Amino acid sequence: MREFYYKYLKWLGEDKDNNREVVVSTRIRIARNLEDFVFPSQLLESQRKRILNKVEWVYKNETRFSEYDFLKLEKLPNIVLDALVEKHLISSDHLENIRGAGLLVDKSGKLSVMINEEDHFRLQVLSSGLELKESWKKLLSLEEIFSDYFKFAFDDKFGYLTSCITNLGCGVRISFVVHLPALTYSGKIKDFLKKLRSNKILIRGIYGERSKPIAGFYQITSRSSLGIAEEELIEKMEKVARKIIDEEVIVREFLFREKRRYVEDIVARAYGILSNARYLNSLEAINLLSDLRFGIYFKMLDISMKVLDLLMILILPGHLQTKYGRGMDPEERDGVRADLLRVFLKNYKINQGGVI
Ligand SMILES: Nc1ncnc2c1ncn2[C@@H]1O[C@H](COP(=O)(O)OP(=O)(O)OP(=O)(O)O)[C@@H](O)[C@H]1O
Repeated sequence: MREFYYKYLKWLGEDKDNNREVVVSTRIRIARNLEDFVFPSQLLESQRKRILNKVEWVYKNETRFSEYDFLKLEKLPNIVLDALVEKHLISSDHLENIRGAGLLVDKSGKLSVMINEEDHFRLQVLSSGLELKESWKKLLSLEEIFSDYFKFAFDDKFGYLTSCITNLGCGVRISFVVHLPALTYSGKIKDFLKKLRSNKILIRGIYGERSKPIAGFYQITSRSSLGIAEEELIEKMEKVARKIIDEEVIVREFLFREKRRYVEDIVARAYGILSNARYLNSLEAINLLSDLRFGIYFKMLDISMKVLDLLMILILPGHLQTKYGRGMDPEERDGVRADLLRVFLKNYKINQGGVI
């Protein structure tokens, strides 16, 4: 179980990744279904297992999957399942019926396929920062392998058939997790999100549908894939991301120029609590790490953005429990979370910041 602590997190990339100060991560996913089966929610357990076993067979026989792992969800302990949700590799919906559900994932966590979630296959690519074109190519190669073995349900009028109508057509959804502390602290966020939200864009929490935005982190998602070609969607979402980055950066620079003490106070308080607290729950820790992330942008702390983003996952409940290889009650988790962050911050000092 312990090996799952650090596993599948290499996709978090490098500090220099495109605009990662604002766009924490980019996800593109494709929904595909099999011609000969009804959608997963209507499948018998035996049919779900038939699909899963066929993917397992392909995994074992296909050299292009030599750098992948294949996991049957029902064989995994609950703690590991929680950690996989925290790693963004499976969704909470996927856990609602783990019998005959699976995950195919490359060792870096970048490319993966959820099997028998809402659709038979959900193929996804994750990248840190704003990264669409290269990711799209990688995702297409993964889809190509699948199409060598499976026949997808396709209709001339509606495109790829999916269990939810919003995914008909190309079946592609693009989403960004963005970090917007300046818009949030300046009070501009409500109006900004109102303008952004439209019939084309959805705003969700970091963990997708039904999760709530926290600590200035939002998931910005394309709404429907019907009637739009993949390349057009990529271009549109790239523009949306650029607009968000521009707006957030303008306000960050304004705050640092005009209200520097206010910014320093936010970051220094977060640092003070994180480097002294003995108990921290996940929500409080994420809020404080969000403030540190804000400070890293202003060079007030010499912590790598990549390491900060990694920490935001490693301190979550599923991860802490995989690290220790056992279940822990919330109080114990809050204690080890505080210890982990306190020890980590011992190596870093806060300074006045400077060059943006
Ligand atoms: N940009 C992103 N970076 C990292 N993880 C992401 C990103 N966008 C979405 N996710 C993850 O993908 C999972 C699915 O998210 P979400 O429910 O929004 O997606 P979906 O594929 O559109 O599903 P549905 O069609 O059911 O709405 C979530 O667990 C979330 O953690």
